[in-house]
Amino acid sequence: MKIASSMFRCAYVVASHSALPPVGAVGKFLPFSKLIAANGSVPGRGRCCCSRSSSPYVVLEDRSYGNKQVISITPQLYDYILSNVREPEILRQLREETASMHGSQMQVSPDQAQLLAMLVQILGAERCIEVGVYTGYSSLAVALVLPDSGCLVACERDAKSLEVAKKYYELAGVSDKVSVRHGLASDTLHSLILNGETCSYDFAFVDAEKRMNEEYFELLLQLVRVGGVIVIDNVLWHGKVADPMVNDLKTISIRNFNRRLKEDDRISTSMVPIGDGILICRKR
Ligand SMILES: C[S@@+](CC[C@H](N)C(=O)[O-])C[C@H]1O[C@@H](n2cnc3c(N)ncnc32)[C@H](O)[C@@H]1O
Repeated sequence: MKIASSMFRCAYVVASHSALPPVGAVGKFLPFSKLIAANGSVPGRGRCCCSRSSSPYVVLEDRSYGNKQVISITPQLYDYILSNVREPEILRQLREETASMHGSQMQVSPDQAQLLAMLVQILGAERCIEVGVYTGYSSLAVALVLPDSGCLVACERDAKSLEVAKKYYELAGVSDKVSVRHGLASDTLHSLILNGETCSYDFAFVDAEKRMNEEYFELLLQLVRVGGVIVIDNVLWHGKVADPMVNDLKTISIRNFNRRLKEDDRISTSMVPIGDGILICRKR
């Protein structure tokens, strides 16, 4: 159950867009060595400030929020959060095997995986979809909490990482619950719709090509039932969405997607600053 939290030291806040990771980096964390400032402030901009440079909170300057203090996660605080995650042993093994693989920064963090599993349990979900499996960390976290009658459609285009995921589904004894779909996720989602499976899913998690989010979301909205939940990952995109100086295509697309979903009457939403930010959408 114990997490080697030092492996997860990360830079959570950066001081300027010039310190951000390269455009196209899809990582969940920045290495600790790239930490620029963990004080929650973006110099010269914004409505937030921090009372002390190393304080783990920011104070909203906008008086209409009543000087509200909100938490800003420092590396020390994030270590503490990780030390409080109950990570199943099989997930720990998968995480450690993935750590040496190309793209390992893509996998969701243990605290994120725990939240996904919690949402699935709160929903009493039986039928789930994941778009973007990689080596299977988030999908295994979901599959582990599904009932025996449950199923997870796991969409991934990369055969090599899918082999690792399948190995761990077997080791964890959940392979009967996981329907692995190798190929483009949009093709799989279209085929589920053509197969008459609209409104039959309880939960979906989207964590693949960010510029395809709009399409995945529209297809998944057809596939989940009323009251079902779609979770989108990386909606804060290393903070770049909030920085008007950053205008690469991926950032713009995530920013526009977030704005559109805020105005979408078909869902209720909650943006949660966990990992790289998730958007929880409940179908009305
Ligand atoms: C961020 S990773 C997923 C991480 C995973 N959720 C986890 O926690 O380990 C994104 C994955 O989406 C896959 N992907 C990207 N575009 C895709 C597409 N069009 N169809 C299927 N999979 C895709 C990539 O191959 C990659 O493995």
